[in-house]
This record gives sequence, structure tokens and C-alpha cells, in this order.
Amino acid sequence: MRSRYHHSSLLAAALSHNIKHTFIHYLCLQSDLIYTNSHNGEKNSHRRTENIPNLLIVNWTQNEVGSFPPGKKITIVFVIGGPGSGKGTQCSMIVKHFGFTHLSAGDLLREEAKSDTEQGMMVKNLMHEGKLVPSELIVKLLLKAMLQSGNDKFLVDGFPRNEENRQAYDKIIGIEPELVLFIDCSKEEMERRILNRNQGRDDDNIDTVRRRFEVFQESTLPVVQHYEKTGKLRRVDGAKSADAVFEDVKAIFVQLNTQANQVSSVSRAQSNPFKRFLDLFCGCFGTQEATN
Ligand SMILES: Nc1ncnc2c1ncn2[C@@H]1O[C@H](COP(=O)(O)OP(=O)(O)OP(=O)(O)O)[C@@H](O)[C@H]1O
Ligand SMILES: O=c1ccn([C@@H]2O[C@H](COP(=O)(O)O)[C@@H](O)[C@H]2O)c(=O)[nH]1
Repeated sequence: MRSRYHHSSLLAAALSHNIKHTFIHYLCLQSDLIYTNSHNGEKNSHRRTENIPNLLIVNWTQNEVGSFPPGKKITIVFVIGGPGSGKGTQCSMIVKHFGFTHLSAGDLLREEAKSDTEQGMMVKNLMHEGKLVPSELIVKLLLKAMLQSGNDKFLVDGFPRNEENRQAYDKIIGIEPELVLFIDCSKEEMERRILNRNQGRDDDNIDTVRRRFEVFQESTLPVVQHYEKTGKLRRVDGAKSADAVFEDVKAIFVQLNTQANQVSSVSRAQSNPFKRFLDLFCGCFGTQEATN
């Protein structure tokens, strides 16, 4: 069993490494099991006791997972909504029409839960209880999946689930989402859909569903409000039929594509030396718009 001393020495060890490549995070733990993922890939997990504080230092290096090549344009869209609101259904339709890679945070964790390790067990237990896994773990799984896909456009389904997730994402991946799609649906309709889903999910039972609704209400809605304030949120009415919801979703993605095309034609023009010379020349004679 590790002591407070162990955690101070972890911090000291992290600080003695190249600080630029070391992430040090303080996790608010939500389960009995806590884990550390050390810079050399060693994974430890411990059962929480009175001796171990609720805040645990977790550190791991960027090299462990990798990063995107500098300067590469990456497009990220978060898709959030309550359990059963239709996130996965809409993501599959978006992928067919708009060429995104669909990364379901829940599916990545379900894969992790299959592994016969302490971390796998921890994930399985948390999901069974309808609780959230530590932020660093899910962000790291997302980054790994993004890098493995080779794509540059990602739909991140079911993330961020709370403010801590959002902040961990900002620190570790740090690519601002282009927009955040929020599928809004009543609790009664979501509950009906989940209990009829029949996909053999361990957490599709009434007790876990109720807990997932609480987490959504208490932790995810503040994230929705955050993105509403920043102007990134696009809300659609999830109570309609899946095809009708997709009509609204499609309009949002068509607009996103249009904006992206405009930005890339402006940047192509700006990187053209002849165009830059002409702009400068015309600017001198007060005809700045001449080359547009
Ligand atoms: N607009 C809709 N109208 C009716 N049923 C729908 C609609 N969208 C999805 N469904 C059905 O509801 C169930 C839940 O949908 P889905 O799995 O896409 O939700 P989700 O938000 O991804 O759920 P979770 O967060 O639990 O993974 C599925 O059985 C799906 O076929
Ligand atoms: O960012 C996340 C996403 C999911 N979880 C856990 O997974 C289950 C199922 O997620 P779905 O998106 O409904 O498939 C969720 O209840 C959490 O336990 C998570 O912890 N963090």
C-alpha cells in the first residue's frame, strides 16, 4: 500500500524529468480503485484507503502516446447528449456523409474493460456503476485512437462528460473543437430507448441508467453551458426520428464544410507570393480589394 510519501516522491520524480514533456495531473477520484501511470509505462493501481488522499498525482509522457505533426490542421467535433439521446446513431450517419472518423469514448472504454488488468477491471467496475473514469485515461485513449486512424477529422462521441474531462483534454490534446453538437432529448424518451436497445450492454439496466442520468445532469450539463457561452454549441432536437434529427445535423456539417473551404482558399491565396505582391502593389495605390 502506498503512502502520502510515495505521492510526494512521484511529484519529485516528475519534476526532475523534462517538465515540457511531463504532464502532471491531479485527479479527483470517483472509485475505490485508483491508479498511476508512470513515465516509463509502468502501471500501478491501488485500493483507496484513509492513508491515500483523494487527489492523486498521475504523470505520463507525451512520448508514451505520441502527438500530431506540428502545423497539421486537425478538425474535431464533440458530440454530447444524455445516455440514449442518439449520439452513436447520428455519428454513424455523419461518417457516411462527411468523412469523419468516429471515436466513441464509451466504445474505447468498453474495449479497455475487456483487458485482464487492474486498469481494465477498474474501467469495467466504474462503467457498471455508471460513473466516469479518470480523465487522463480517456483523453489518452482518444489521442491514441486519433493518431492510429491517420485521419484529420474526428467526431468525438460522448466526451467531454465533465469539466475535469474538458480541462484534461485542453492540457493534453489542446485542439479546440470546431463545434460541439448537443443532442437534446427528454429523460423519458432516452430511458425508453436505452431499455429497448438490446445490445447486451452491461450498463443498460434501470439502476445504472438512473445513475448515468444523474451524472449527465450534474456533470455534463455544465459542459454544455460552457460551450453555449463560447458560441461553439449547436443544439438539435433529439426527440425527432433519427432521419429527421440527421436533417438538422446535416445542415450544421454543411455549414462547417463551407467555412472550412473558405478558410483554406484564403490561406492558399495568402501563401501565393504573386498574390501577396499584387496585394501590396494595389494597397500602395489605395485599391486593396483589386485582387480579391
Ligand atoms: N432519433 C431516434 N429516435 C428513436 N430511436 C433512436 C433515435 N436515435 C437513436 N435511437 C435508438 O435509441 C437507442 C440509443 O441510441 P444511441 O445508441 O445512438 O444513443 P447514444 O446517445 O449513443 O447512447 P449512449 O450514450 O448510451 O451510448 C438505439 O437503440 C437507437 O437505435
Ligand atoms: O468520457 C467518458 C465516456 C464514457 N465513460 C463511461 O462509459 C460509460 C458509457 O458511455 P457511453 O458514451 O454511454 O457509451 C459511461 O456511463 C461512463 O461510465 C466515461 O467514464 N468517460
